[in-house]
Amino acid sequence: MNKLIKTSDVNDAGHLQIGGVDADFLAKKYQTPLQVFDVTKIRQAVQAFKRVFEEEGVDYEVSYASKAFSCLAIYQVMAEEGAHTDVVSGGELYTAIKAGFPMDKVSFHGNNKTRSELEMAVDNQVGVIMLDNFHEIDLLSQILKEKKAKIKVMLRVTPGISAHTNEYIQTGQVDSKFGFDLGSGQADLALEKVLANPDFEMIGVHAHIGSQIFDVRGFEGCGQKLCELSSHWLEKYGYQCQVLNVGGGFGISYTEADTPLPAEEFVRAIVKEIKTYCSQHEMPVPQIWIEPGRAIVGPAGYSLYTIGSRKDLPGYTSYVAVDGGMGDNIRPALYQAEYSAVLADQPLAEPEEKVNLVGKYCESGDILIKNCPLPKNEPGDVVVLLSTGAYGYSMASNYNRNPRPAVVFAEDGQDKLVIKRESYYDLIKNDLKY
Ligand SMILES: Cc1ncc(COP(=O)(O)O)c(C=O)c1O
Ligand SMILES: N[C@@H](CCCC[NH3+])C(=O)O
Repeated sequence: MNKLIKTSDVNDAGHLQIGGVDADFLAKKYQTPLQVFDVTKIRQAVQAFKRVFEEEGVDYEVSYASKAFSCLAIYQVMAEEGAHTDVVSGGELYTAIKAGFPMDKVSFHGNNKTRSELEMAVDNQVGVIMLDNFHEIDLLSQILKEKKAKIKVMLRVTPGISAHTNEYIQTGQVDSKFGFDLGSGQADLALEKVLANPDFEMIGVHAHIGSQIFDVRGFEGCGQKLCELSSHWLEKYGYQCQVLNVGGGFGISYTEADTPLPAEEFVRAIVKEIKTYCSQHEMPVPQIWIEPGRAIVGPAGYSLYTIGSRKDLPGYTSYVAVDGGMGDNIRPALYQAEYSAVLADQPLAEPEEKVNLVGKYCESGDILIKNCPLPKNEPGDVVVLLSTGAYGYSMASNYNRNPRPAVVFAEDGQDKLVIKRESYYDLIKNDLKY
C-alpha cells in the first residue's frame, strides 16, 4: 500500500476520496485530466504553521507563496485562514485583487519587477515590496515620488547558503540572480539607500534559500545569518529590523522514499534558532515571517488522468499513456521530479507491474513516472498522481495546443469547480489571422 495514502483517504466503496468526495466520481463529473485539491488539507497546513509560532510565543506571519498555485479560490481560502500571501508578478497580484484578498497582507517579490507591476503594487497599497536589486530601489523611489506615495519595504538578501536541492531551485547561494549579496557589502549599501528615502518604510530583511529542502540545518543557518545581519545593521546604522522573513522551501513527500520532517517542525527549528540568538545577544525577538508554498498546497493536490494506450516492449519496459502529461505537470521533465500514483477505484491494491507512466505530448521526455508500480490496469481506468498541488497547474502550458485541465476544490464531501477546463476556443481566442 502506498504510504502517502491513509485509511481516511479511502471510502466505503474502497475508492480514493479527496476532501470526502469519491475520486472516480470526480473524474466522471468533470472529465480528466483534472486537478483536485483537498481544501481541508490546505487549511490544516496553514494552521499547523501558525500553531508552532503560537506555541513558541513569537509574533509571526504565515505568507502563502502563491507561485505554487494561484487562482481566485486559493486566495479566498488564504484570506479565510488569516494568512498573508506573496505574489511575484502583476498577474498573481491581479488575481489576488480580484479575489478580494486584503492588500495589506500581500508581499510583492521578484528579481525584475517592471515599472507597471510596481505602479500596480503602489496603487493598490500592497503590504510590503521585497526590494531585490539596486535598479528596483531607484525605480520604486521614482514611482513613489511621482505618486506622492509611501510604501513598506524589506530587503531580500542572499545569505550564502547552498541548500541541498536541485540546482535550479536553490536561491540562497551567493551566485544567484535574487537579492543583495551580504559578503560584498551590497546589502549594506542597499540599506543605506533605503534609509535615505523617507518614502520607504523599511520593516526588515528577507532570505529564501531554495525549495523542496529536507535538511533543517540550511534553515537554521538562514535564521542565524539574518539575526547576524540584523545585529550588524543595529550596530552600524542604528536600524532595528522589525521582521525577519526566512522564506519558504520546506520539503514534502512525493514518494514513499521521501521522509522529510513535518513542515511545521522546520519552522520550530528556525524559531528556536532565532530565539536563542536573540537571548544570547540581548536583542528583542523580531516578528518571524515564513513563505511556504509547496508545503501548503503540494500534499493537498491530486492529478486525475484516464489511462489510454499501452505499448509493451518485450525485454524493455511498458509504456502506459494518460490523457495529460508535461503540459499539466512539467516537473518530472524539468527537475527529474518523482511522483507516485494509485488507481482511483482501488488505491490500496498491491502493484503487479512497473511501467513508464507517460503523457500524450510529442516529447520522449514526457514521462510522468518512470518505473511506476501499478496494479493491473486497463484503458479507461483513472490513475491519480499524489502530492501534485504545488508547481503543477501553476507551471502548466498549452504545449501541443492541449487545453489546461479544470481544477476542483473538495471539502467536507462537497466539490466545487474553481477553474474551468480550457476549451479549444480558449486556445485561439487571442490569435489573429494573418
Ligand atoms: C521568495 C520565495 N518565497 C517562497 C517560496 C516558496 O517556496 P516553497 O514552495 O518551496 O515553499 C519561493 C520559491 O521557492 C520563493 O522564491
Ligand atoms: N517550481 C519549482 C520551485 C521553484 C520555487 C520558486 N522559487 C518546483 O516545482 O519545484
